[in-house]
Amino acid sequence: MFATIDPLTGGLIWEVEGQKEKEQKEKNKVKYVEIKDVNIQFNPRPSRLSLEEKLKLLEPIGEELINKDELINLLKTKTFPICYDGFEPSGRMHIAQGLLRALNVNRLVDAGCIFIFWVADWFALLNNKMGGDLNKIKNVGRYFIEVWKAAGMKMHNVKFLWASDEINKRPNDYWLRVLDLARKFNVSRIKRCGQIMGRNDDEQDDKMAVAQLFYPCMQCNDIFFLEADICQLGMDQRKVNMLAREYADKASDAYKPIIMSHHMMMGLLEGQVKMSKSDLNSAIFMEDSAEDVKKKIKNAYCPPQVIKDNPVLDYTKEIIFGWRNKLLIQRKPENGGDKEYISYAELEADFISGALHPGDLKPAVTLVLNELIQPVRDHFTKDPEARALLQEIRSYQVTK
Ligand SMILES: N[C@@H](Cc1ccc(O)cc1)C(=O)O
Repeated sequence: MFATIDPLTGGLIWEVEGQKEKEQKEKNKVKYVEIKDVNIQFNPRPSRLSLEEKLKLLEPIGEELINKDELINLLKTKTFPICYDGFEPSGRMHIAQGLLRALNVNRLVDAGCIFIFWVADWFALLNNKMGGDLNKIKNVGRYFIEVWKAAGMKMHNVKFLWASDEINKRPNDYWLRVLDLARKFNVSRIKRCGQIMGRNDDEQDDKMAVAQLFYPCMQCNDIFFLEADICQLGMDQRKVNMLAREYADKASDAYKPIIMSHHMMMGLLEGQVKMSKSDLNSAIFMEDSAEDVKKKIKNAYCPPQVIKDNPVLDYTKEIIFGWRNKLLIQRKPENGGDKEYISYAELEADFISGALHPGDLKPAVTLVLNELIQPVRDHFTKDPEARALLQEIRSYQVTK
């Protein structure tokens, strides 16, 4: 028998807890796994590149850039421009978030930027992730950081800030502007940001939680709170970044951030416009085995000579030629023999003409993807802390 305090009356409530319930409770307890603070590696280095070289390096990141003149001006005037991206820690990490994110961070770091990762733990809570369990959310956040570290992200210019910590350190700075944002925009404008939380804009009011109105106001405020010069988030987050620029027209103490939105990588199967954690068939995960990757690429949509909406070409362009400057296609002599491509354009031209067949491209892509993921697999096998963390988050059995 045990007692808890009734929050309403303050009286004691007596309950009987059986052995089974006790065991279940013990099982559900979220473990805190000790991990070294990754921010100790933070030791910013300026870039030695010229303005032209920096622009060339950054060009492939932005599917949309608002705008180029402002970016040029920033790179000319600031040694360490501040870029930011935020993420809700939940579920598993796919290669778009793992490999493409790391690649783009490295490009920005090489151009002298400081990259702030906003670990959006409170946002995940607002958005009902991980059953609303903040401890689980935090562990998933720590897992994501471990993945990026192992994937080769250049941590010397990268800082991880936890929303829950930073907001509590400077609550006035944070909340006053959130309130101001809430005063300056109407409900329909905020509702138009639904996509940033993975929601439809046309959700009915009685189906919508008030949290869905809080969230965009908070995310918009993050930009100013972190003093970000560049919002370097995915295309799916562009609406709230545009809101920040609109806000700058309304508030005298706000500036217009530069928006550099990266491409959303396609899902594996036909018609999947974006790789999504909630659609397990659409994604290659950073914890997939070499065999899984092989199977997934083998089954991926990749009709001969068709480049439109072809995910295998998308990965080749964005990831393979991003991380490597060449790709070797190994073929039997009767199929044309081996060929090494040193640019994506050259490979695409051969694919269109039919000189390069999907059956030969797929194994080459599989090989490189597996090479890129292998250090992550090794880290989670060899490092005891990382291994314990992975075991812990696997116990949540999350699919989303
Ligand atoms: N909305 C982002 C997470 C995020 C939260 C707050 C931010 O300031 C930025 C990004 C997502 O869905 O992943």
